[in-house]
Amino acid sequence: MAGVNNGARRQRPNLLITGTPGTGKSTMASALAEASDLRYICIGDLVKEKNLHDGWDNEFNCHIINEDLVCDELEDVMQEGGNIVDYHGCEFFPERWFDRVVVLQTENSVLYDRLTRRGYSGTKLSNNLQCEMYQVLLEEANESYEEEIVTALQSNTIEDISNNVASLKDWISTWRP
Ligand SMILES: Nc1ncnc2c1ncn2[C@@H]1O[C@H](COP(=O)(O)OP(=O)(O)O)[C@@H](O)[C@H]1O
Repeated sequence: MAGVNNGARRQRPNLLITGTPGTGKSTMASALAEASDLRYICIGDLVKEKNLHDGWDNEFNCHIINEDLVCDELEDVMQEGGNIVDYHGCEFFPERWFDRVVVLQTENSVLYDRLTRRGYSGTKLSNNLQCEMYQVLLEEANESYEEEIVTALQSNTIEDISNNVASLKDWISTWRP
Protein backbone atom coordinates (compact mmCIF):
# COMPACT_ATOMS: atom_id res chain seq x y z
CA MET A 1 0.00 0.00 0.00
CA ALA A 2 1.49 3.34 -0.97
CA GLY A 3 2.62 5.55 1.89
CA VAL A 4 2.28 2.85 4.58
CA ASN A 5 5.36 2.45 6.76
CA ASN A 6 7.02 -0.82 5.90
CA GLY A 7 9.45 -0.77 8.85
CA ALA A 8 8.08 -4.00 10.25
CA ARG A 9 9.50 -5.92 7.29
CA ARG A 10 13.10 -4.86 7.76
CA GLN A 11 15.43 -6.01 10.50
CA ARG A 12 17.66 -2.96 10.39
CA PRO A 13 16.64 0.70 9.98
CA ASN A 14 17.07 3.02 7.03
CA LEU A 15 18.34 6.55 7.68
CA LEU A 16 18.33 9.54 5.40
CA ILE A 17 21.06 12.12 5.96
CA THR A 18 20.13 15.34 4.21
CA GLY A 19 21.16 19.00 4.27
CA THR A 20 22.61 21.75 2.08
CA PRO A 21 25.75 20.76 0.13
CA GLY A 22 28.81 21.23 2.36
CA THR A 23 27.04 20.59 5.69
CA GLY A 24 28.95 17.32 6.04
CA LYS A 25 26.52 14.63 4.88
CA SER A 26 29.05 12.38 3.20
CA THR A 27 31.63 12.80 6.00
CA MET A 28 29.11 11.98 8.74
CA ALA A 29 27.14 9.32 6.84
CA SER A 30 30.22 7.35 5.83
CA ALA A 31 31.65 7.53 9.39
CA LEU A 32 28.31 6.33 10.76
CA ALA A 33 28.12 3.52 8.20
CA GLU A 34 31.55 2.33 9.29
CA ALA A 35 30.69 2.59 12.99
CA SER A 36 27.35 0.81 12.69
CA ASP A 37 28.00 -1.63 9.86
CA LEU A 38 25.19 -0.17 7.76
CA ARG A 39 25.45 0.37 4.00
CA TYR A 40 26.34 3.90 2.84
CA ILE A 41 24.51 5.07 -0.28
CA CYS A 42 25.53 8.40 -1.80
CA ILE A 43 22.77 9.33 -4.27
CA GLY A 44 25.08 11.65 -6.23
CA ASP A 45 27.59 8.85 -6.84
CA LEU A 46 24.85 6.32 -7.64
CA VAL A 47 23.34 8.66 -10.24
CA LYS A 48 26.72 9.00 -11.96
CA GLU A 49 27.68 5.32 -11.75
CA LYS A 50 24.35 3.97 -13.02
CA ASN A 51 23.46 6.84 -15.33
CA LEU A 52 20.24 7.61 -13.45
CA HIS A 53 19.99 11.07 -14.99
CA ASP A 54 18.61 13.00 -17.94
CA GLY A 55 21.84 14.70 -18.97
CA TRP A 56 23.87 17.60 -17.66
CA ASP A 57 22.56 20.92 -16.35
CA ASN A 58 24.91 23.61 -17.64
CA GLU A 59 23.45 26.30 -15.42
CA PHE A 60 23.89 24.43 -12.13
CA ASN A 61 26.84 22.32 -13.25
CA CYS A 62 25.36 19.01 -12.16
CA HIS A 63 23.49 16.01 -13.52
CA ILE A 64 19.72 16.30 -13.95
CA ILE A 65 18.71 13.49 -11.62
CA ASN A 66 15.96 11.13 -12.82
CA GLU A 67 14.06 10.59 -9.57
CA ASP A 68 11.99 7.64 -10.85
CA LEU A 69 15.10 5.75 -11.96
CA VAL A 70 16.75 6.39 -8.57
CA CYS A 71 13.70 5.08 -6.68
CA ASP A 72 13.44 1.98 -8.90
CA GLU A 73 17.14 1.29 -8.46
CA LEU A 74 16.94 1.45 -4.65
CA GLU A 75 13.59 -0.20 -3.93
CA ASP A 76 14.91 -3.71 -3.14
CA VAL A 77 17.83 -2.59 -1.05
CA MET A 78 15.63 -0.18 0.93
CA GLN A 79 13.09 -2.92 1.63
CA GLU A 80 15.91 -5.05 2.96
CA GLY A 81 16.92 -2.23 5.39
CA GLY A 82 20.27 -1.24 6.92
CA ASN A 83 20.96 1.76 4.68
CA ILE A 84 22.29 5.27 5.25
CA VAL A 85 21.27 7.42 2.31
CA ASP A 86 23.00 10.76 1.64
CA TYR A 87 21.31 13.37 -0.56
CA HIS A 88 20.73 17.14 -0.58
CA GLY A 89 17.00 16.63 -1.06
CA CYS A 90 14.37 14.37 0.44
CA GLU A 91 10.89 14.92 -0.92
CA PHE A 92 10.95 12.46 -3.82
CA PHE A 93 11.83 9.30 -1.86
CA PRO A 94 8.93 7.10 -0.73
CA GLU A 95 8.11 8.09 2.85
CA ARG A 96 7.90 4.42 3.90
CA TRP A 97 11.63 3.92 3.20
CA PHE A 98 12.93 5.84 6.21
CA ASP A 99 12.86 5.28 9.96
CA ARG A 100 14.85 8.43 10.70
CA VAL A 101 15.61 11.60 8.73
CA VAL A 102 18.59 13.70 9.87
CA VAL A 103 19.03 17.26 8.59
CA LEU A 104 22.59 18.55 9.05
CA GLN A 105 22.94 22.28 9.65
CA THR A 106 26.00 24.52 9.48
CA GLU A 107 26.52 28.16 10.44
CA ASN A 108 26.69 30.34 7.36
CA SER A 109 30.25 31.65 7.86
CA VAL A 110 31.52 28.07 8.29
CA LEU A 111 29.55 26.87 5.28
CA TYR A 112 30.84 29.79 3.21
CA ASP A 113 34.44 28.69 3.87
CA ARG A 114 33.69 25.04 3.06
CA LEU A 115 31.91 25.85 -0.21
CA THR A 116 34.52 28.35 -1.44
CA ARG A 117 37.20 25.75 -0.67
CA ARG A 118 35.20 23.38 -2.85
CA GLY A 119 35.38 25.92 -5.68
CA TYR A 120 31.81 27.23 -5.48
CA SER A 121 31.35 30.88 -6.42
CA GLY A 122 28.74 33.29 -7.82
CA THR A 123 25.14 32.10 -8.03
CA LYS A 124 25.96 28.54 -7.04
CA LEU A 125 27.59 29.75 -3.82
CA SER A 126 24.87 32.25 -2.93
CA ASN A 127 22.03 29.80 -3.74
CA ASN A 128 23.49 27.23 -1.38
CA LEU A 129 24.12 29.76 1.40
CA GLN A 130 20.53 31.01 1.07
CA CYS A 131 19.26 27.44 1.09
CA GLU A 132 20.99 26.97 4.46
CA MET A 133 19.94 30.35 5.85
CA TYR A 134 16.26 29.70 5.14
CA GLN A 135 16.46 26.09 6.41
CA VAL A 136 15.03 24.83 3.13
CA LEU A 137 16.03 21.21 3.75
CA LEU A 138 14.59 21.15 7.27
CA GLU A 139 11.29 22.47 5.96
CA GLU A 140 11.31 19.94 3.12
CA ALA A 141 11.98 17.11 5.59
CA ASN A 142 9.21 18.24 7.93
CA GLU A 143 6.77 18.44 5.04
CA SER A 144 7.73 15.03 3.63
CA TYR A 145 8.04 12.88 6.79
CA GLU A 146 6.38 12.49 10.18
CA GLU A 147 7.85 15.19 12.40
CA GLU A 148 8.86 12.74 15.12
CA ILE A 149 11.36 10.99 12.81
CA VAL A 150 13.01 14.24 11.65
CA THR A 151 15.99 15.61 13.63
CA ALA A 152 18.15 18.65 12.90
CA LEU A 153 21.79 18.22 13.99
CA GLN A 154 24.54 20.84 14.05
CA SER A 155 27.59 20.15 11.88
CA ASN A 156 30.06 22.97 12.50
CA THR A 157 33.01 21.20 14.13
CA ILE A 158 34.80 17.86 14.12
CA GLU A 159 33.41 17.32 17.61
CA ASP A 160 29.89 17.67 16.19
CA ILE A 161 30.65 14.82 13.79
CA SER A 162 31.74 12.47 16.59
CA ASN A 163 28.77 13.44 18.77
CA ASN A 164 26.32 12.94 15.91
CA VAL A 165 27.86 9.59 14.94
CA ALA A 166 27.77 8.40 18.57
CA SER A 167 24.14 9.34 19.15
CA LEU A 168 22.94 7.90 15.83
CA LYS A 169 24.94 4.73 16.41
CA ASP A 170 23.11 4.34 19.75
CA TRP A 171 19.78 4.90 18.04
CA ILE A 172 20.60 2.27 15.39
CA SER A 173 21.61 -0.31 17.98
CA THR A 174 18.36 0.07 19.93
CA TRP A 175 16.06 0.28 16.87
CA ARG A 176 13.51 -2.53 16.62
CA PRO A 177 11.19 -3.33 13.68
N1 LIG B 1 31.19 18.94 11.27
C1 LIG B 1 32.26 19.28 10.50
N2 LIG B 1 33.28 19.96 11.05
C2 LIG B 1 34.34 20.34 10.29
N3 LIG B 1 34.48 20.06 8.98
C3 LIG B 1 33.49 19.37 8.38
C4 LIG B 1 32.33 18.94 9.10
N4 LIG B 1 31.53 18.28 8.27
C5 LIG B 1 32.13 18.29 7.06
N5 LIG B 1 33.31 18.93 7.13
C6 LIG B 1 34.22 19.20 5.99
O1 LIG B 1 33.46 20.01 5.10
C7 LIG B 1 33.65 19.60 3.75
C8 LIG B 1 32.30 19.21 3.15
O2 LIG B 1 31.84 18.02 3.77
P1 LIG B 1 31.01 16.92 2.98
O3 LIG B 1 30.85 15.75 3.91
O4 LIG B 1 31.59 16.66 1.63
O5 LIG B 1 29.60 17.67 2.81
P2 LIG B 1 28.32 17.24 1.94
O6 LIG B 1 28.38 15.77 1.72
O7 LIG B 1 27.15 17.66 2.78
O8 LIG B 1 28.39 18.05 0.67
C9 LIG B 1 34.66 18.47 3.79
O9 LIG B 1 35.93 19.01 3.54
C10 LIG B 1 34.58 17.95 5.21
O10 LIG B 1 35.80 17.43 5.65
